[in-house]
Order: sequence, then structure tokens, then C-alpha cells
Amino acid sequence: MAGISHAIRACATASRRSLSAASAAALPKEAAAAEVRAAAAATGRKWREREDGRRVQWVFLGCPGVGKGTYASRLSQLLDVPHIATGDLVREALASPGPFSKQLAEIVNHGKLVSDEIIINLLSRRLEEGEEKGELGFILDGFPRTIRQAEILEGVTDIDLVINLKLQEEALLAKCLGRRMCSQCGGNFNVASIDIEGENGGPRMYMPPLLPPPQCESKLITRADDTEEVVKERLRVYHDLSEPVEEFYKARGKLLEFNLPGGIPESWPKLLQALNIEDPDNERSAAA
Ligand SMILES: Nc1ncnc2c1ncn2[C@@H]1O[C@H](COP(=O)(O)OP(=O)(O)O)[C@@H](O)[C@H]1O
Repeated sequence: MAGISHAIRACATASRRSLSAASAAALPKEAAAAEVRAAAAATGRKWREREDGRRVQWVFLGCPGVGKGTYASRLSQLLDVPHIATGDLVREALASPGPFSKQLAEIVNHGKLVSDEIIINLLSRRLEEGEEKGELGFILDGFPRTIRQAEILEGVTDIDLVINLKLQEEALLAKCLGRRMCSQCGGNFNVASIDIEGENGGPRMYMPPLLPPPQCESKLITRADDTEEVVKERLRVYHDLSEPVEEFYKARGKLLEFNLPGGIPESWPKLLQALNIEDPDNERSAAA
């Protein structure tokens, strides 16, 4: 295929001149995608094989700390597509020596978004590598985060589904502050134990900690941007710049809202149910 990575780069360049021209070029594709979506809806399925032979092209939206990475990564394993988190791409760039990483750290460690140009460059490069390896489809996490990014993406490819994960703000802050990563194996954990009243008389929300195994305990690190001040700024930036992206996809009939009912054991089967995906664990136990 022509390559989304090249198209995204070209479209980003074009968008500096005229975004409307780029989206006008994408209209026939949008119409085709709408037809396929209608067919999928008629069969009650929220996911399907794409007509272009690629696997799912999904996007995860949601506030910092909501768990996009956790659920996107689990789904990517289940559906055999890469989980591409732009936050991870930014952290990789931050870890490489040089003036660029210093410039990035200034932005990220203050809870701000890096420029659309930088993020599109990092993402195009990652997609290019994937295309070379024969990757089909993706689950994006952390992109698009601005309306301009959403317009660029919509102009170059058909996104099948956008999953918007939601959680009470109180839980979001606690989850970001409790986030830990093992510096050796890269495993993600969370030491926060969340037990809060439901909103508007809703059920109590309990999210147990996700503790590391003993071999990781002494190697845990915290992200530099997971301090209370920076998380609050990231939440503010999300509400200002990224929440409108939810509306963007809602207007196109692609948004699936999912309120997380609790921790992973409670939420994962419900998410699969909402997506009409068979729970492999249930299948295994049924087959046993
Ligand atoms: N699509 C994007 N546009 C701009 N900046 C981004 C994007 N994705 C990631 N970043 C930068 O990387 C940081 C970390 O991203 P991420 O791991 O997705 O954080 P979060 O936990 O806030 O969702 C962001 O605060 C931002 O500075």
C-alpha cells in the first residue's frame, strides 16, 4: 500500500498550506468507510476485517492516567496489531542524547504537548518501520490529541473505531501518581489503591493496586512528568485541546464511550463485551 507514514507526512506538510484541501481529497474514502461501518453496525459487530486487507485501525482517547496504555496493549495482543503510543515515542526521543531531547524535556516535564510537527515526525517514522516489517493495522494511544492531528489522520487513512476511556478525575490523579515502571523489564505497575464514592449516587469505585513481582520491587522508577503539579497541568491541557477530539469523532459516528467500572479484572471483560470480542479466557475455560 502507498504507506500511511508517507501520506501522514505529506498531509501534515499540505496542512500547513491548506488543511481543507487535504480533507477534501479524503472525502471519497470517508464515504466508503461510512458504508463499511454501517454494514458492521447492521451485524452488531464493532470490529471487522477491513476491505483493504489491513487489520483494525483503532484509536484510544482518554485523560492521562485513565489506562489507555493498559487496555490498548492488551487489545493489540489479542487482535495481533501493534500498539503505538506516541507518549512512548516521545520518551524514547527524550532518552537519546542531544539538544533535541533537552528541548523535548522542557515541554514534556511541564505537562505541555509537543508540536504537531514533532509528533507527526515521530509517528511517521514509527509507521514507516512497521510498514517495512509488514505490520497490518494499529492501535494508536495518545494520538490524535489535537483537532489538527485528528484532521491530518482522517485525511490519510480510515480509522475504524475510537475508544474513549473514562474515569472520575479523582481516580485519574491518584493513578498517575501511583504509576511505576520497572527500569529493567519495562513492566508497568501501579501502587495506588483507589476506593472512592461513585459520582451522582453511582456505585463505589474500587481499583486495587497492580503491584510488581519481588524481582522488580527494587528497580521501580517514576515518570518525571508524573508529579502532582505536572499531572494537573496535563489534565488541564487534555480538557482544553484533546476533549474536542472526542467531539470530532463523535460527529463522524466513530466514538465508543466506555466508562471504566473499576480495575482491570472488572473492566477488561466488560470492554471486550462492548467491542463484541470473545473473551479468550472464557473460551479457554469453556474448552477445558
Ligand atoms: N499526540 C501528541 N501530541 C503532542 N504531544 C504528545 C502527544 N503524545 C504524547 N505527547 C507528549 O508526551 C507526553 C506523554 O504522553 P503520554 O504518555 O501519552 O501521557 P499521558 O499519560 O498524559 O496520556 C505528553 O504529556 C506530551 O508532552
